[in-house]
Amino acid sequence: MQPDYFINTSSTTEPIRQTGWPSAINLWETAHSLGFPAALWRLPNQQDKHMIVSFDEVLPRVSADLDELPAGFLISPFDNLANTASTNTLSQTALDSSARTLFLRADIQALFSETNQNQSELSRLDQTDNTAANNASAEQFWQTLRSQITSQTAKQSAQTAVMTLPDPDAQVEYVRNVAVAVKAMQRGDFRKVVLSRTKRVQFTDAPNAVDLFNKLCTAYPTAFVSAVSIPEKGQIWISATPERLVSINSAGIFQTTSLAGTQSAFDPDGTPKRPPEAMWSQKEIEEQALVSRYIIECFKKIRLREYLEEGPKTLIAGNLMHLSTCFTVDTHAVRYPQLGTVMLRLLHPTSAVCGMPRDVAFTFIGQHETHDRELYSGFLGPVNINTNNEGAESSLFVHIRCMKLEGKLATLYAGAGLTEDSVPEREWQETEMKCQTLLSVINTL
Ligand SMILES: C=C(O[C@@H]1C=C(C(=O)O)C=C[C@H]1O)C(=O)O
Repeated sequence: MQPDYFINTSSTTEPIRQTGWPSAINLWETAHSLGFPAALWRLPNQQDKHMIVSFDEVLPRVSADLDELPAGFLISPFDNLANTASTNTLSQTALDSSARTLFLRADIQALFSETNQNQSELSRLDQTDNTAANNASAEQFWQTLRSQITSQTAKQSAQTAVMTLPDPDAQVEYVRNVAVAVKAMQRGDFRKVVLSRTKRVQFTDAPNAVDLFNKLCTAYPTAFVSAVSIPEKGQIWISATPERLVSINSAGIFQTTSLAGTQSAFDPDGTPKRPPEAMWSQKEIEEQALVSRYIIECFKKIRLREYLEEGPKTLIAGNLMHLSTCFTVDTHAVRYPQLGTVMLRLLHPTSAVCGMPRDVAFTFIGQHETHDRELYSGFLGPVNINTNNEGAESSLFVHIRCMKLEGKLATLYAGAGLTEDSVPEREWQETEMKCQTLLSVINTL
């Protein structure tokens, strides 16, 4: 059966009808070959997959102002204090010279919906802006896309072998840093810090990002799964994160979650554990309570009392389980339309990825981690996207369970929340389990 297409019928998009409907790979490869940034994502518990392409070869750095930005996709580094500096006053313009959040404007927007055969098919393709400034890029895009479709040059998922690059000092170094952090917390310097590490993986052939994205969507239906191509950096970031940072739906409902505490979702014999029967230690309960307290402190700063708090509950995140508390606010009822932007600035980086007190933990991370976190433990997601004509929605997630892909080399990132009760070896094991979320799927490519 022919699906119900909503293809924009402007003169630029019309010729696509004659060549056939593009696949996600066609669109992705077209953007890639032209040096245009692109983002592909699937929201938790949804089937629809979304893609946008931006014509900005160098992405604008913006302050994450959900009330000012047009439709697009935000991706922020961990180190983004510009995002948090001005907490109560919203800047008049989203563009800010000190800002570090990258913004992919949705110049081309595509929606892929699930068919009866469990496949995703294009059901909508729009060029969002027909202004003269965009027309040259748009024409270039549609032309390249047409030849992509007709010549079938889209790379099919080539078989690729994977090898973890040995890093003999990584474990010793991480364990040593954890021990230093534990001592500092026992002295009372701070209460919690999240220390992270990397793991590098070499492919024999550059993996197909769309293929990996699709596999992650299947493996982790409750995660926010994304692939973001940033040509100016020569990077593609791929993730399957369980952690919602800020979302505002079309009815004005704001949500954020506190997520912490980690254990395997399987018994040692491989049987899946039942979430309600999960046992949590005092250390993990406290660690997660600190994240919840941090969120409540942010509400207090803006004198907001009318929030609904649900949890903590055990949440399954692929191969892992976490403790999670969900906070909900009806922004219409409290007459606070900018709550999403204000909370985003107050929350990032939460103590799920940084620590408590935040600034002391941030400094400790800078002094002890030997890698640059870059976009790991920042935040990312669609902003002001109107999919079904129901109104614009924004959904930002904490950028964890992620990797940076540079050609044939992938760098995976994982961190663990530490308190004064942490056992260094166990924290290392936790980061190994977190790397498995992506590795187990990478190994099926
Ligand atoms: C920092 C990460 O995860 C965070 C830390 C957790 C923990 O310390 O238990 C659990 C979930 C996340 O909030 C990561 O996956 O890299």
